[in-house]
Amino acid sequence: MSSPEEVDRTVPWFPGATVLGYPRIGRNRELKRALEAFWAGRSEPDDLEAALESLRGANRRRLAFLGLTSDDAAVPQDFSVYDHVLDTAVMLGAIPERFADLLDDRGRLDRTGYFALARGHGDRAPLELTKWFDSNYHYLVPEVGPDTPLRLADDRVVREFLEAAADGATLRPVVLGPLSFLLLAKPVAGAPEGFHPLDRLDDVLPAYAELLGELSHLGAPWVQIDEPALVADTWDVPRGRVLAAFDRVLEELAERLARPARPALFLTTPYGDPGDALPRLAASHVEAVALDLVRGPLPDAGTLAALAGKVVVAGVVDGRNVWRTDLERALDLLTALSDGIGEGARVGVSTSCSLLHVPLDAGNERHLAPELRSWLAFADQKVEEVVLLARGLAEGREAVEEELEEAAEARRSRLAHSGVVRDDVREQVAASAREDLARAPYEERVAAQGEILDLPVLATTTIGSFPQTPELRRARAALRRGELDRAAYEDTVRGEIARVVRMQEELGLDVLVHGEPERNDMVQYFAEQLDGFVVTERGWVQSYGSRCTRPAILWGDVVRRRPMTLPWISYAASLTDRPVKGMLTGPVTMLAWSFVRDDLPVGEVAQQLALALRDEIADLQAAGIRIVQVDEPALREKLPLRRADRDGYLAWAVRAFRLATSAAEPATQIHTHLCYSEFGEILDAIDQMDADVTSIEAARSRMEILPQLRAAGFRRGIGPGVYDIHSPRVPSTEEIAGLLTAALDAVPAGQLWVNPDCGLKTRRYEETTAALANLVEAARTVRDSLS
Ligand SMILES: Nc1nc2c(c(=O)[nH]1)N[C@@H](CNc1ccc(C(=O)N[C@@H](CCC(=O)N[C@@H](CCC(=O)N[C@@H](CCC(=O)O)C(=O)O)C(=O)O)C(=O)O)cc1)CN2
Ligand code: MET
Ligand SMILES: [Zn+2]
Repeated sequence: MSSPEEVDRTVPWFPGATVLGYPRIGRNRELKRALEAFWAGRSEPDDLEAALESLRGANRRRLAFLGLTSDDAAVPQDFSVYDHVLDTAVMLGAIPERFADLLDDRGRLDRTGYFALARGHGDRAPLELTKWFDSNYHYLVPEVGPDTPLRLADDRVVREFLEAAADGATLRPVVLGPLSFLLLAKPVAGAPEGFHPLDRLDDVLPAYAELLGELSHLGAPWVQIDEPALVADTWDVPRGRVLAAFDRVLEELAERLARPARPALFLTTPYGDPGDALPRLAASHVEAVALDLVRGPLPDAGTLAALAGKVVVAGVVDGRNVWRTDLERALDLLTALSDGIGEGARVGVSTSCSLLHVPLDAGNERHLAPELRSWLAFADQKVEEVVLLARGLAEGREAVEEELEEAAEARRSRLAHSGVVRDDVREQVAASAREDLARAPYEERVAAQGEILDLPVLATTTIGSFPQTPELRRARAALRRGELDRAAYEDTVRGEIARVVRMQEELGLDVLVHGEPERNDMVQYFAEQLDGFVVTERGWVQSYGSRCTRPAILWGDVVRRRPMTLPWISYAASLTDRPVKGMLTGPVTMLAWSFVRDDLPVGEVAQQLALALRDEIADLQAAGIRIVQVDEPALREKLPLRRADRDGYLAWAVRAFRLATSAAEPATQIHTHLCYSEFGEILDAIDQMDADVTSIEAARSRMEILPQLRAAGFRRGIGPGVYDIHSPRVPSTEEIAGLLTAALDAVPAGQLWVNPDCGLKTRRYEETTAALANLVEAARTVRDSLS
């Protein structure tokens, strides 16, 4: 500990403009290509490392080119090869016991070991993958127990700092803070009752202190510590304990360890409002604080005054959407912030969170209508906005007058566009608000459906998608490039549907699907066919590891132009006597996995989407399709991070589902599918959705949810997943039968469905057919044992 005389209380220079993080995938998805080539054995370890280093260099130079100064810590050092939470676990040496043999004699993991944690190794399961806050990014869940070794075990942060320094750049290392790391972790299997990873706080703090010491020694002026966990109040520990733990973090890392024994600290709380954590932060010894002013409010006068000694970095450019910033408003906010802090205020400008969640460059979108294109800001445009706002703040509004006017003009063009407000849509939504959305009583539906469908107990089905083969992707790419005409493409898709239907008949499944071969993505496919959306050509965003999506952009009122799925489903149904289940993506998931307009409450947008889906369901029903599934995998992910906001959200989310399915006759069976466990929080909402059958992810948690469902008195059909499709492993018949028997302890046979956890699109056919054969066999065995 430093003696008071030596402590440096001056705040070092902080750049006026920065971003909290930048996409890691590369402008041409270089990360995906490098990783997948390596995993497939098409490249050597050295090739992989060279590709990663070149990607880091390219990102750094790009940010400097866009105006972030590269010699004073304005550029964040936030690269990750697979996931930044995994990186933190590896940095702290929190390697689960089952991977212990992959550590070298110094207790370190090489690249193969790192990927083993991310993707599994032999029969060893990878870390669990789950959603990062309320986004579609997935992180790997660290496993921490009472005896997990915790220490500074890895020098990646130091190496990457030196790598950039050798190139003349001084970066700002970004680390996930100790509090968030432990709150995002889960207890190791077999941890004693009552143990929480947060119990290990005092064991991780020395590792962070050691890292800060090393970085200070190397001359890093600033380190960014992210504590997003502070904006949520839904952790399984009380808020009081979270705040007390935060006090410990501030005490140990900012106060007891003082400059120059550590770099200046920049503490961020992205994705919302840190609430009662902010006054503590203001009273602490950290030198800079980031505020998410997009989702959080301008702090009150007292808190602002308390922040006076620090650099306050204002997140006024939204890192979660793709709309150009209202620069006038942002400058007003910056001025209010600066005035509120008072004399000598030091205000920096930034994004509300990392730019991880947005695509790289709107300039890549050559096919977008120029007017629409002018409304957009992807990551690079957001960096430019931050730089511009910093100039406006430093030099006065006049200095950026021209740019403000241009941005205002783009906003005006957006508001005035004829697709933004469509009176017919608004009228339909208003009329639907007066509708009673209740379907016929469940008993009546069961009877009507039973007569038509004639299904056995423990009916078998799948969640919708079958493997997306390279041939299908190639055909779609060729169609896009104009090398394949639409008729030939549709022949390919029909061929695949016929193959998948035949395969399911041979496997002996009871309710068939068409396999979704025509879909590039379960959201994008629909967005391409609805007015109000545009899709991008190269707007890729990382979902997990090497997997990316191209979120669509919802800019106007939503109208279905024509049936979206009817021809494919009808074709599938024409090939078989068994029931074929129609397959749609629900309103909440359409919203959650797109970038959504910011000029209309999202709950209202959901009702517009629901009306479009209702028309599709009516068409399917009229064509004789007796079962329709409406997927809502994102229902849980979109749950607000604050408890107080949850009921309001669930009310419009449930209403949208009921509106979408309200055209279904009693005899039409409505299914829904949800993934990403932790259903406890939304059990009541699932009940209110009133689907006839709900399939959920359950294989990894071994049916944990079922007793809760029973306790809640859930009476309708339920399909707890019996096959973990996120792993290439093929479950045996005995294993599946075991899960079904366990399920029967909690659910009567008449209510139970048999299905995998989720769609099969990321699997290969070999695994799929073997696993489904076992699934059907297991259902038969258990069914026979019932009579
Ligand atoms: N939006 C969304 N979010 C979701 C899910 C989801 O299905 N959709 N599922 C959950 C898990 N997340 C996932 C996210 C992505 C992928 C995934 O497989 N992504 C693919 C891309 C899928 C896609 O858009 N495919 C397109 C385009 C594919 C492509 O890259 N084409 C090549 C050319 C084609 C070729 O020659 O192979 C190119 O553009 O360069 C298509 O099939 O048409 C990938 O990263 O590789 C899977 C799961 C949660 N969130
Ligand atoms: C992420 S949920 C996926 C549901 C979709 N119907 C599929 O089977 O792929
Ligand atoms: Zn799913």
